Amino acid sequence: MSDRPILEVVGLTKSFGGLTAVSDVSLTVDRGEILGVIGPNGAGKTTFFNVIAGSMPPTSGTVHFEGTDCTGMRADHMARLGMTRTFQITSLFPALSAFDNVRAATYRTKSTGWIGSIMRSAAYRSEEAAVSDSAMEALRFVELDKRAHVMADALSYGEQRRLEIAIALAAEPRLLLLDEPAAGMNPEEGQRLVGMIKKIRDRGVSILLVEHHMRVVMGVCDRVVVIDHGIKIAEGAPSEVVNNPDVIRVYLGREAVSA
Ligand SMILES: Nc1ncnc2c1ncn2[C@@H]1O[C@H](COP(=O)(O)OP(=O)(O)OP(=O)(O)O)[C@@H](O)[C@H]1O
Repeated sequence: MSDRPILEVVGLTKSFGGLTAVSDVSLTVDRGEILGVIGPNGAGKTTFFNVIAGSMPPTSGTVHFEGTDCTGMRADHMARLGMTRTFQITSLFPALSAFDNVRAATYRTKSTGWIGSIMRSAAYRSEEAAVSDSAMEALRFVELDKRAHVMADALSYGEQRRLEIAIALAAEPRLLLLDEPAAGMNPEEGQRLVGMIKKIRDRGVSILLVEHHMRVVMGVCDRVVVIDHGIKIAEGAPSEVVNNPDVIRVYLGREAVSA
């Protein structure tokens, strides 16, 4: 297997009219690594994440996944390549069960297409069985298998967030992009999430995590990139980053004060 980073972002810039939300940010995610991107409110984390994940095109810069240029590529195409994302705000179908939510999302990435589904061909039937298997496996992984047939809107908030991760995992990615997975979680749910993220990595999935919660980032990441006003101001191991004076000034100082 190649030593090349699984994700290479070079000189990423995103402007909205006169406002540059992300300015010339470069980073890499190594295979098997959990990389965190942090920054204070309005730093540009969500914009950075959305550009990488294919939700909006960059103004300039490139994104390569396993050496393939996927700059500006649609999220469903990226999923087929092996990179999937979660959403900060829930994107679930409320009136479908947890199981059907995972299945519905998986069809978008593993599909023989509409002709196969209309003809109910052998390929379609075996694909259906494979989709159901990977959906249940993903639910088991996030400890929701016993809640598989509960409607999404009847799940607790923490369970819904875990279901989002199951949806991304069911596509069997090699790189998982997590958008503020701990948002709105209580400390106990946050701890459970940390364990789950480590388990995902132990299965061989590399992870890019954009997160506001310092405890989650410090507890789970191998390396951290700090963004402020759209600019990368620091990068290193969590223990280095927490002692970086620029980081303390723009981010940790506020967190420490409010902790
Ligand atoms: N679609 C948009 N149009 C115009 N400005 C935008 C748009 N999206 C984001 N911005 C601006 O870009 C800057 C960065 O916003 P972004 O949401 O990426 O930051 P963030 O670090 O994710 O913040 P938070 O932690 O509060 O979610 C902000 O000034 C924001 O107002």
